[in-house]
Amino acid sequence: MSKERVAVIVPAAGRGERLGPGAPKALRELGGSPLLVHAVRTLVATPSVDVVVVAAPPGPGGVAEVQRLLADLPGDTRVVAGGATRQESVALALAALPEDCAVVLVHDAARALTPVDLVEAVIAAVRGGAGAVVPVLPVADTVKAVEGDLVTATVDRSSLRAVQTPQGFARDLLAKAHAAADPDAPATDDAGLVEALGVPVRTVPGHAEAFKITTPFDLVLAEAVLRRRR
Ligand SMILES: Nc1ccn([C@@H]2O[C@H](COP(=O)(O)OP(=O)(O)OP(=O)(O)O)[C@@H](O)[C@H]2O)c(=O)n1
Ligand SMILES: C[C@](O)(CO)[C@H](O)COP(=O)(O)O
Repeated sequence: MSKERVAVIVPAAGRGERLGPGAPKALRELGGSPLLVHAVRTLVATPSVDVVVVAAPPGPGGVAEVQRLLADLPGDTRVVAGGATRQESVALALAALPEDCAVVLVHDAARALTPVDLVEAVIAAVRGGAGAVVPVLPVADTVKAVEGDLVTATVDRSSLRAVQTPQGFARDLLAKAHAAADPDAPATDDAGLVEALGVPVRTVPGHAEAFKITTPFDLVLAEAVLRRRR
């Protein structure tokens, strides 16, 4: 593949239960802007990205609120209503992509501080011929299997990787993977759906700052990363 147009889907419809009570996570503030705005700002500043499609929190006002938040950003940004699971949110955005985008990335709004270089690296790997690409990091801790409060085994972590987003795909492959997916047993990531088809998924090195803001501590960490950047 060489210069196909690139769309990025940003699922942003999650509630953020692990972050605690409040607005949907993508709309919570980090350094004065919602997490989603940080994430989309990076995407529209990525030279190889042509279109961004956000899956907004479902329910009254979700789409309009996200459209308002993104109105001042440059580039082609579009908004659809998200679904009950991440997989459903991605599928709804996939159905709304412009016809002419042959490369599709799927990126979490919750990975608000992901650097442009990582987005470009994923796009380059897909354009270079990989059907599916995930950024990965080695697992830093020793990993144990447990039953209740008892350790049953120490897992060999040499072949384990923690997986980030954006994940990149040839559009036809991602569409096929979603068409084959079971909505009642949703996958936690899109590459998982491609794996289920038996198609290889390639890895590229991830980035520490592409971490997912999941818990209140992650938000503290994100504030620190942002302060250092500014
Ligand atoms: N129904 C859903 C659930 C999740 N997401 C999005 O998927 C990304 C990764 O999900 P996660 O970080 O787990 O977010 P939440 O589901 O919001 O978190 P929690 O499980 O703590 O509620 C987030 O950007 C989230 O908004 C989505 O678009 N639609
Ligand atoms: C897509 C993802 O961010 C890759 O690490 C992750 O799988 C989302 O999972 P979660 O269970 O919704 O946090």
